[in-house]
Amino acid sequence: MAERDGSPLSTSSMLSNNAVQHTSARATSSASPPISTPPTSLDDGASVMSEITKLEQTTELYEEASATPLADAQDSTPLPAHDTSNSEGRRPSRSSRKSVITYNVQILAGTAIHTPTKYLEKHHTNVLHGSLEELATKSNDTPAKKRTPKPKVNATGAIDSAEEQLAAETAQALRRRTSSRGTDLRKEALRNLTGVGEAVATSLAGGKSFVSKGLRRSASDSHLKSATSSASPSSSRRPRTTTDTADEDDTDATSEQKEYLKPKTKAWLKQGLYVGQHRDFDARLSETQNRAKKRSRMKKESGVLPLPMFAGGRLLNEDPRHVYRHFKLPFDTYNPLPRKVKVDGWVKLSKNRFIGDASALWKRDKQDSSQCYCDPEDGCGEACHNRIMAYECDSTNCRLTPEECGNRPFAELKRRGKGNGYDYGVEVMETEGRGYGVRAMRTFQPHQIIVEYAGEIITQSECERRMKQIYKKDKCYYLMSFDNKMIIDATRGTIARFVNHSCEPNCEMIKWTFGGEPRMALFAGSRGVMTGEELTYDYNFDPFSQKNIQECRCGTESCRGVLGPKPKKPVEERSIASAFIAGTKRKLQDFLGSGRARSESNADSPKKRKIYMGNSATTKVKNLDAATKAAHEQAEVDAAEHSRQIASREDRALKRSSALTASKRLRPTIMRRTVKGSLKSTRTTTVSLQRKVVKPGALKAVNKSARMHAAARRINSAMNGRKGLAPSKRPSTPTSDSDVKDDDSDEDTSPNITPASLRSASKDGRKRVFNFDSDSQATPPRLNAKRGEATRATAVNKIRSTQQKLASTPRSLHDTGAGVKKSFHPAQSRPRTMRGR
Ligand SMILES: C[S@@+](CC[C@H](N)C(=O)[O-])C[C@H]1O[C@@H](n2cnc3c(N)ncnc32)[C@H](O)[C@@H]1O
Repeated sequence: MAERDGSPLSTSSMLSNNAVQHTSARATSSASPPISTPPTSLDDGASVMSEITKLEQTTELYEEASATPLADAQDSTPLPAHDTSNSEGRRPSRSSRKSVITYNVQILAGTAIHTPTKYLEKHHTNVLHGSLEELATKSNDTPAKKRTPKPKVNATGAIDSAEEQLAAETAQALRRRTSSRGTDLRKEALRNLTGVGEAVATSLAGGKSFVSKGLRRSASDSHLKSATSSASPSSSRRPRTTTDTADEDDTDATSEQKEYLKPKTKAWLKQGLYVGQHRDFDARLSETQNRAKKRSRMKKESGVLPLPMFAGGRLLNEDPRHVYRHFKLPFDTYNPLPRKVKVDGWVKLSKNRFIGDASALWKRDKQDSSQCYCDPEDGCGEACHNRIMAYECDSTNCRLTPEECGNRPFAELKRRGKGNGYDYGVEVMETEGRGYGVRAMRTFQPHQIIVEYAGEIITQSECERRMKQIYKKDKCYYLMSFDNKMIIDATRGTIARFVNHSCEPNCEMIKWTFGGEPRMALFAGSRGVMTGEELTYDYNFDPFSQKNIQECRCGTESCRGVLGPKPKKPVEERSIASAFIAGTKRKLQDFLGSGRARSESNADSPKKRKIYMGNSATTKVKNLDAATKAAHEQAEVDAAEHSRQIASREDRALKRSSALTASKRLRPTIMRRTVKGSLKSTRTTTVSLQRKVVKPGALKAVNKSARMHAAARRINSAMNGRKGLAPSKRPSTPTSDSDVKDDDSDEDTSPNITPASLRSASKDGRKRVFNFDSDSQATPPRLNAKRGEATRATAVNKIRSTQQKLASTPRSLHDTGAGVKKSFHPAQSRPRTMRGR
């Protein structure tokens, strides 16, 4: 019925889909080359044909259909013209069936299953741009691949892009196909064709924006196409046209898509399955929890080197049982990376700067110099004269080369300052309750220089002004006593200003002379300094007034509780002169009959009391006598010890109140024995001398004063009628009634003293060993009143002259090492300053 239409196209349009397909399939199968497998369905038939073959067939069929007369078509069964077997009533051969006028819409539309995209593109181009005849011809002539691009007008560019879009969409549709894809695909292809046709029409109507959109869309649809026009396949196929210029306007928009277009690669593909997980990733926790854990740990970890605990939290003990033990570092480690602490308001100075009148008032002591004669072997070590005098060696005062000489601390400091932070070796830190502090970033040998204390050198009046006006409300002071009655104010100064006080310090602040100029510097103490230790020295702080006293928070065992002056050194550490004086004093006490020596000897070896055995009355009386005697002795010893303690307490109080002065005072509590065994006190004049010798020659002065002192005591004791002179030297006992008793003595206690006896006493008194046992003295000494008066007057005169001499002894004896010249000012004259050594 359909074949009766004259037009092949109308004929074909009247064919039902199935019929067309079926016919096509038969035709196809008859024309297919031997390599093809027999089709089991329409789709399969299509699948086995190569695209070129299909197109050839289509063209052939189309031509045949056009050429077939209508008469032939009137038969219900088409009779192929060239098939002779038909006349014999047999079933027409396959080749005869081939003459059926039909074509495959799928193939024409390029939506045939498994058709490669490249052919589809070509096919669509043909469909869009010409009739089916042209399509068939072109398809036969040239493969799409080899076609050379032709320059086209703008509209052609738009069509191109539309074609590309269509191709991509069709390919996508093909990929999405299901088992019922035949029908769906066809519908889709037809829809696409219609859609594209409309799109082209719209674009031709003048939509430049559409072209751009189309280009963009086509670019975004395919990852294979580059976003840039130069890289796009369409542009590579054709030369640049005016459309391209227009396209460049949209470069921005395209570049925006670059990011989007970039193919995303999964990090784990490159970096492994556990990428992004830190070493302690806990699989039981969520990602977020793990991240939070990591963050908290990162704060604590130091970033220098991974500590060995990461290599193994626990270690095997070396013992055979293989007991695990926790890893422990053998010593404290310190992270020496500099951690910069920023201090507000600190103006850094690297050397001293004179302020105001200080420069004019500064006097340089020309005499002040030192020279050493060390050998290269000694290397200016401990015995170097310059070192002892706290002078820096240089070419003028030392004959060694800088390499040989070991006494050039400031030169070393200068060298270290040019190096890195670790050479310099100190950094500011924050402390608890003491503000900033300084800690070591390296080790320092004992007595090695650490840092100079430099700042503004000001006069005392300027210091007072600053205290009243500028530092009135401050809690931290950076004032240090210096040379020439000047003060270093390190409010602007070196890092040494941050060094805190400690009652058990590890450093010392020492004045050193460098190139003839005094300098203050912090030196390591005798223990040296370890890396990470906080640097401290004893401020020997002078708070100036009670209200300025600050609490000390050094936290050491021997903390004094306040920032105050250094305590006096204990007796063992006193100078030779102090020891000498103490020794003399002790001897004097012995000489005077103090119970100390005795009590000590008694305490060490108590006298054993003899006990008589037996029950007789005589034995009991004897034992009672012995017990009474022992009790007496014990009472004596106790009383003497008590009085000694009181005396020494008074002595200390006196020393405190009148330091460095010789003073006379009465000691009412030195006990002596009466003949009868009762205890009596005598007033003894003693001279208290508290002195620490510093200067050469001072010792001589002290010796002299001590000798005078001893003489005075001997006279005094002789005057007071001390018993103890040997019987051979003892003066004869006066018998006159006119004898006058001494003020200080009781009736029996004063010895008779003659000038001769005095002389001999003063000469020999020191050597004597006195026996204080009352029983050994048969006759109590008595004092001749007149002679006693005269003798006393003489003795008093002597004592007075001795005191005057002592008072005139030089006072410049400070608590510094003997022989080392130190000249710090008296603390009382300055407000709240720290003092060096
Ligand atoms: C020379 S500054 C030391 C640096 C000071 N910590 C700072 O933050 O600038 C002296 C001041 O530090 C404080 N200081 C130093 N050592 C101290 C200690 N052991 N106890 C309490 N305060 C101390 C006192 O306030 C003192 O006046």
